[in-house]
Amino acid sequence: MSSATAKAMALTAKEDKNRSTSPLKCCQSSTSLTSTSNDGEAAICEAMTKLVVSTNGADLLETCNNNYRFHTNNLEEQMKKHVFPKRPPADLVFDNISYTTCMWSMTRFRIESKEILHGISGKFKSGELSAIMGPSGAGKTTLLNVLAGYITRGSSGSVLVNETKRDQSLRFRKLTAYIPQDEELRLELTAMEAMTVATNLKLGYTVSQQYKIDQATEILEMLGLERCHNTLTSRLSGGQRKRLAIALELINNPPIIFLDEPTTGLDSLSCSQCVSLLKRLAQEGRTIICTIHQPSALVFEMFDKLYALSNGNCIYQGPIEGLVPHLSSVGLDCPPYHNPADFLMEVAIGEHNADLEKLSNISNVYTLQSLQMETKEREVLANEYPIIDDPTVAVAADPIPASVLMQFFLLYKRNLLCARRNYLYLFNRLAAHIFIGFLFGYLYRGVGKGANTALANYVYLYGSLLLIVYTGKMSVTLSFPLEMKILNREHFNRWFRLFPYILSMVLVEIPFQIFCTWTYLAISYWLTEQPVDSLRIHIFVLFCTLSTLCAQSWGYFIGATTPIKIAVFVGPVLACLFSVFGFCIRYLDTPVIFRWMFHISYYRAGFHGVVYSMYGYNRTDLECPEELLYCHYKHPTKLLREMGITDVNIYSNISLIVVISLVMHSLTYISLWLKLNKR
Ligand SMILES: Nc1ncnc2c1ncn2[C@@H]1O[C@H](COP(=O)(O)OP(=O)(O)OP(=O)(O)O)[C@@H](O)[C@H]1O
Repeated sequence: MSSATAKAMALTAKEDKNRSTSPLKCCQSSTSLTSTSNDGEAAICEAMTKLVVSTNGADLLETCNNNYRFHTNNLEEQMKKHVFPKRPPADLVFDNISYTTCMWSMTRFRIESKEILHGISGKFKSGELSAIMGPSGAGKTTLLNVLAGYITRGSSGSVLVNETKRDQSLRFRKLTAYIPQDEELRLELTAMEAMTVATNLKLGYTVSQQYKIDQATEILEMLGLERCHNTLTSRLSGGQRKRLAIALELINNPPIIFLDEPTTGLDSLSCSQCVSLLKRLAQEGRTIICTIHQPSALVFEMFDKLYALSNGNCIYQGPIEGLVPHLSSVGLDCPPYHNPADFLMEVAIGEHNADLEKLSNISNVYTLQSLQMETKEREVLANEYPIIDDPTVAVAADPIPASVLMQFFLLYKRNLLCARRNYLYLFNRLAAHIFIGFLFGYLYRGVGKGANTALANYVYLYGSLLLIVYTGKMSVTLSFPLEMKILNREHFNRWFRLFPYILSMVLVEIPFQIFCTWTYLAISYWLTEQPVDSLRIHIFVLFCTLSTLCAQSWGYFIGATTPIKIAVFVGPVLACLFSVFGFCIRYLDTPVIFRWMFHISYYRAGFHGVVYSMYGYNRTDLECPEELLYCHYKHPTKLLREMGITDVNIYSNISLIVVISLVMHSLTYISLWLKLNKR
């Protein structure tokens, strides 16, 4: 064990002993409450019972108390069963943190900057459950994001982890887990499946499968989700989903956990359960920091430390039990039977004639003094208790995650499972291809063989290619916008690298799109009576398949780079635009300044390949009905000549489509990488 670790542990132990009085003095008038949270709870319940008894609500409240105690005790018992390997404690100190955003002002037509956090400092210690509180818009989420490293652009100041400056390196990211407010989870997986994938990804294959199963089972049990193993995430309640989101991040046992509003949307019981779970995790030596909105007095008391914000300034930081006396010392007395958390909110928005500037200045002085005191205390401790490495204290090493190849297999399996559970979507896609195959086949029936229907066949070929280009592109355009929140969380919490993620996604989608395309082609090709010639069929299918996959690569790129509202129309607009060149307009008729589009249009390359496969390669004369005296396109080369498709180089067309597909996939990767890494 390193000396810094041992010092930090010694300091934490000392601080634990000093944990003090209940924050709810104001609720109790002059009655003083004892120090621990359980005693505090008992006292609150007692006080509330007295209050409600006087209004004839005793029975109701007693039942409520018993329910609450039953559930929280149950949860605590479950948690006590599971003990994580000990990780070194990690204290977080931040100094002079400012955050400024730049936005385009629609009214002033210029970029305007806005400072959201104004040089705030503080400390969050291991073993403590800390709350960042403040009114809406005070900057809670922003502070949490800056501390977690979730946003870095626009922020200044320093964040130290165990006295070492935190950067974006993996070394520091390994210490933290971040759970955003909208705990986006994969709804198609059951709780246990989600845990299994996360366990395999995070713990890799250096530990036994049995260990991972035990770990996943125990964490679920610890979080009160043992009955939800086989429940689909989509069917979990809000509170259960929050707990599952926490469970997923507990697998690699990070010493610092950031949670953005973990109690939002929960009823009071789930809220208490969630906070008591966090408390217990903190008591095991972790640093738990969460933003929270107006907690009940009961929940508020469970926190160890409070960091209160108002308009991006800190107005109080310190133990929860110190809040009321502190406010009282500046003339802000919390009324009897008033929730101190509510009182703090009122103060933070300037009610009770609160002087926020004064509070902020006092807090700054306090922060400075407490940091100085701690440095001294640390020095004294180091002299009093010389640091000796204790071999009996096992400090768990960082788990070794799955290799990139294994990440790919695990993600591929997960995507396949999700796709299988989403069978209605897949069925609809396939059904649409079958339906349109029959519709087009019926509308253009028999056009493939006749000389008099060559133009109709030309339109059928164009329409078919346009259809599979559209379906290929649009089926994936929304995949990233809808996935982005989950991807952000999982990637930020180091579940996997980006490359295996994208590869697994693309390789699940490609076979299905090919299957849909071939189904459509088989039906419509047969009904339109195209030539039954193996070479032609192979080239025709090859160009159609390459075109739909190239469109898919465009779809991924558009989805990864544009907001959802723009993505849904950019895809079709681009498909239409590129389809014009080669079908509606010939190369020679195209204005010179637009001819480059001819060369880069994968649609043009695909379409020319498809038409050539039908009418090129020395196809014999087309059938001309006896009743007609003249068939203009009896010789297939005539159609090719008139459409400007005579000198088609199949290989260069194939190369163009393949190169464009690879370029678009690479651009998708780069843009996603930038989004995920340059925050
Ligand atoms: N990227 C951004 N661009 C512009 N303004 C921003 C941006 N991010 C945050 N803000 C502004 O900063 C302020 C603080 O936002 P933040 O989300 O941190 O508040 P909060 O205290 O978490 O609020 P809530 O409790 O309502 O979630 C808000 O006024 C918000 O509009």
